[in-house]
Amino acid sequence: MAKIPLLGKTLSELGEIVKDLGMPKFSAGQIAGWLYDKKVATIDEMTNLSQKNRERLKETYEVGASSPVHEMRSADGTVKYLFRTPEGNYIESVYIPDGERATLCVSSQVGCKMNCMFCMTGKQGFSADLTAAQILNQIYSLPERDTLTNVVFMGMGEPMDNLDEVLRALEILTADYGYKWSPKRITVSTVGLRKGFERFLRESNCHLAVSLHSPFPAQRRTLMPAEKAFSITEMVEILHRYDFSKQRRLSFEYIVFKGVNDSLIYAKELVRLLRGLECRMNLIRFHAIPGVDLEGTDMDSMIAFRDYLTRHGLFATIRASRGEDIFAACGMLSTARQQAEKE
Ligand SMILES: C[S@@+](CC[C@H](N)C(=O)[O-])C[C@H]1O[C@@H](n2cnc3c(N)ncnc32)[C@H](O)[C@@H]1O
Ligand code: SF4
Repeated sequence: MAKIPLLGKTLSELGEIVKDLGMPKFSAGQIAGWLYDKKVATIDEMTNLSQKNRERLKETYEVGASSPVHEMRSADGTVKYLFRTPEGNYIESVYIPDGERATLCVSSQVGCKMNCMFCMTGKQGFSADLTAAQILNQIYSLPERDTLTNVVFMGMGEPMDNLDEVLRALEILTADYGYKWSPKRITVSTVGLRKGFERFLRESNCHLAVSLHSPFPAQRRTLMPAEKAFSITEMVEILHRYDFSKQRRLSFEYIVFKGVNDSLIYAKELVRLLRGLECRMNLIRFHAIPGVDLEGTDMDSMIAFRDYLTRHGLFATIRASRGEDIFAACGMLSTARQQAEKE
């Protein structure tokens, strides 16, 4: 029978495990230390547990870490890793070094249910939720794990659609018994789901990025079907009730599509919609995907758009596009691998 991973277990869950196995209560903290501080690969390395207890633990559990099965390196230093889950699904993580910073973009699901028009993962459809173990493994088993400064949930999947597991991973990354990271190092990106949105705001202190892409609900619905169930106007109303002026940051993601959402009326409406919110706007270049009739706007228009927003009180930046030579648009590598296996 397949063993259960210890990776991804919170301290209280480890407490239950050691209790069930008749091990001393304090072993939960010891196991957490071996996992999240020393990052061991096997239970045998947990040498302050007695030999008997290690054997007992090994009957049912394993550390559960697994290295990436494939990687693609970009000329700009970006590396895209492909991990295989025990069920045989493929997920992507993208490592993005940038001067002093090194950011990992992690996946929260295999595929996605949200079906955004411009997204390769959306086209792939939904296959499975990732467990906290599989989310954390992307960080745990990353070859560059010791250089990581930031994590963004901007890989495959919609984090709010798998919130229990995402919150479990966030707890482990930020807890004293876990990675001890400041929540300021972590950003969760979402299209916004009614179920989950406020829970995330209440239960986590990590930064929030909202994928906006159009300030007009009718148009946003055509780009992002999730708008039908939970409108951006309602989301903005809710966001006004939370404080983003201190440690926690709120940002909006906006892919600038040529002739679709890049003219002055869009910029004006964005300023109106977000007035009074402490936030910033990230303008994103569109990574073209096969079979989709959308095009990214040119750089001059993007700069003009950015400058209008910033002049009118909405601080905006243009996100550098990384790894274009390695299919960095999310979902492309795993889709290619799945296709290859089918052929
Ligand atoms: C892949 S999503 C994952 C997180 C979450 N599901 C969301 O949509 O915010 C991360 C970001 O990538 C953006 N994105 C998706 N497809 C893209 C593409 N083809 N080009 C540029 N950005 C894209 C999304 O809009 C979102 O802001
Ligand atoms: S953009 Fe995000 S929510 Fe939309 S399909 Fe892609 S992963 Fe899912």
